[in-house]
Amino acid sequence: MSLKFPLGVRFITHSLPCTRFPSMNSGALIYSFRSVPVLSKAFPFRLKYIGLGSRVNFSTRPERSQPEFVRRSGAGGEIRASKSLIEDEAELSDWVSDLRTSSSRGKFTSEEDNSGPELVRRNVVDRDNSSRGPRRGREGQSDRFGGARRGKEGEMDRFGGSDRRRTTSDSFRNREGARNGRIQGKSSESSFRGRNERNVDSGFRRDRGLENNKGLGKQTRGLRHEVEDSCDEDEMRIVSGSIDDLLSEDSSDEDDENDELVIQKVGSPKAVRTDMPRSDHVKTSDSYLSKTRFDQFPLSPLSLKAIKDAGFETMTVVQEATLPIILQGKDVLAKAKTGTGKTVAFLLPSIEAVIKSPPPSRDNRQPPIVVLVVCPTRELASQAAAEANTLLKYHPSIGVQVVIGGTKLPTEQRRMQTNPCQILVATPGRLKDHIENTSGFATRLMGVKVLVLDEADHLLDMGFRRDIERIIAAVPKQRQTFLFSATVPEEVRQICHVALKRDHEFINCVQEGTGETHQKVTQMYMIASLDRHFSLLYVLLKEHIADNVDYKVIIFCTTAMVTRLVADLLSQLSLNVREIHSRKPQSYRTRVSDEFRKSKAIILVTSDVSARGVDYPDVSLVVQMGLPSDREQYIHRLGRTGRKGKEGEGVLLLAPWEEYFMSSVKDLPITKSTLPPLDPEAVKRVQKGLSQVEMKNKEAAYQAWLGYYKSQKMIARDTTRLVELANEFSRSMGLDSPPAIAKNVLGKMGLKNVPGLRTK
Ligand SMILES: Nc1ncnc2c1ncn2[C@@H]1O[C@H](COP(=O)(O)OP(=O)(O)OP(=O)(O)O)[C@@H](O)[C@H]1O
Repeated sequence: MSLKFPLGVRFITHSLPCTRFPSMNSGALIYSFRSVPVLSKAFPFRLKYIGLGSRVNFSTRPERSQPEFVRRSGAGGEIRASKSLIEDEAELSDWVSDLRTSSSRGKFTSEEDNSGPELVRRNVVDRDNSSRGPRRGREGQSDRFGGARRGKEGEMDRFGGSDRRRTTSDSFRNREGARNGRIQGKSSESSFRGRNERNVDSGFRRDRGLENNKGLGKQTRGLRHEVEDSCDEDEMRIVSGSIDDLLSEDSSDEDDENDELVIQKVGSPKAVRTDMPRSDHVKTSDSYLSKTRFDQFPLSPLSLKAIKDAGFETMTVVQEATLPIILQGKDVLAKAKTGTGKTVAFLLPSIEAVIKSPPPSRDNRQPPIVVLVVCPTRELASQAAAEANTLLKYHPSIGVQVVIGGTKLPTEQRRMQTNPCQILVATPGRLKDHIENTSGFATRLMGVKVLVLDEADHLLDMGFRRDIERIIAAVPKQRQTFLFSATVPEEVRQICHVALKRDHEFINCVQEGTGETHQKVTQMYMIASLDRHFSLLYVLLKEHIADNVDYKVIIFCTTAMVTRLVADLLSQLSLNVREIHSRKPQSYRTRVSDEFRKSKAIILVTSDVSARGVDYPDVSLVVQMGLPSDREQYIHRLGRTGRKGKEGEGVLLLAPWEEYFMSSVKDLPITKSTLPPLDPEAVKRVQKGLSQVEMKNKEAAYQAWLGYYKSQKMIARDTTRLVELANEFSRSMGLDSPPAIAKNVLGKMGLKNVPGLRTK
């Protein structure tokens, strides 16, 4: 399929910053977009077989065939099929409206990437270096993509050396033998084809304009107009469909009144600007890091000092790619794998915007907000604010504040009054609350010069769109906007004009078709009947713990209540477990999150509130139990491991009737694993553990489970079957008969009179 870009496509030498500044330009080549089909035809699959383990060796000469970032302006390109959530939108919207009406303070919950340019770079270099002596020792990784080439050696090499950690996948993978690996490899390869044309051959590609708005109507239909709640991530539970969570009262709004979210800074102010960077084509390494130094850009020396203190030596690939464009004043949509430093990528230039703004007068107790960062979850917002404060260490006159759900609005109002800030990090629902209810807030927003949507695809998805539109309407049109995410589905690209100027740049640091997940993260999936899931989880964890002294595991569950159930069970099994989900008070969530960040030998069971953006270091294993809400969510969840170029493992545990999900991630290197043998002793222990879990938690988990799967179109279309499956889940919890559900709840779920349900 040839490419259609409305305007030009640029092929630029790999060292992006140099190409953006005339003084540095060492000969970037700009080709007509007409070249693209030709190049695409000539080298359609060039990257496919090239390994990650190769030495990176960039020529300083521009090379047309060296792919780098894929960058476009405006929209264009083919549109992927909309995901099922979008298709479910109208139906869900009705259902949720209904729920909202009768449950006035209902609670809503929702609830993962990995190597782009680095892949491209490695691949290019691999090609360049194929005859230049020894390759660095990770050939095994590349073999994972090589279908039949993958095998023992590749697997062993992946973790190289005798001191490597034994992995869960060492224990379980390929029990079905090499056949699986081959099949997987093959399907991965074939799925790379066709999808890749856009990225493979372009060094740096851009297209302008947003001509194609197809699908927009569908996208905007059924927005979450009924949400006035401040618990943002819970709002997305609408999409997940956890009826139980929807109907429950949130306790978390009431606590945390005294949480101090304003972060202190030290040092002296005064920003000094440096000159534009000089041309410096340094060879890059094969990591998520580039070789470009921060001081090659015109950043405040005080920011540079803070960066040094933070231990950041060179820029990550996404930082290197986006910073020069942003500093030129452009709007940017950036896609880069998880854990590759996107937060710093948008914060650094945002801080520059504050520095450039006139300082607020001393008597102005309500200075304008210059930078507004919107994040989908409270954890992420707090984390982004903490990162901002790291960068602002030597800018004491620049204040950062966080407004998120889980605190009383008046408390936040007071805090904002006493601690003026120029940078505000917020979750959408709470931000909207302030726009509507905090006096003077709307005026302060009129000072916004930079708007950032972190996890942009999620924020622009149906769950948040209405709030985002409201927020966008509240900030000036004359502003710079940055949209960042590890995943940018085509349907989101089609609607990003909601926030971005038409001439925005799309900077894609993920080489399409090489997968959006990190190559160092081993991915497996297991298919097992529901009645074996808890035992399998236990066995899996036991093996992982036995093999990894410093294990740090995250288990993702479908809903908050299922999360609670799994956490309860694992504590009964004497594992070192913590839980985070939307039904926990914010203070608890913050405390547990901090503890998990700092700890080793610990397991976190969580709903999707931890799926995106949260930066826990050294997570060794991510387990996903049950159907992820979509492909993107799978990637973001998985992205909690393998951050900053580290290794990690991911296991997706599905029931046979959930296996259809695998077609949506078939381009990712996920291997089907056979099931580990279930030791009868372990099964017995799990059964005993389940019998000790409180009945009310099982009831809540059952109802939530039913609600979640009711929102999954493929499963919910046969409601009788859905109930049968829910009852299977009930039995898996050790219940003889399924818990009874209130009639009105069943009515709202659209499950009235479905055989197999018990009502109360
Ligand atoms: N230039 C750098 N050098 C080293 N570490 C960095 C650099 N920039 C950011 N980091 C660190 O990398 C880690 C991951 O960054 P961050 O959380 O921003 O990733 P992300 O790309 O936003 O991931 P996700 O998609 O999961 O949100 C953080 O601990 C951050 O402090």
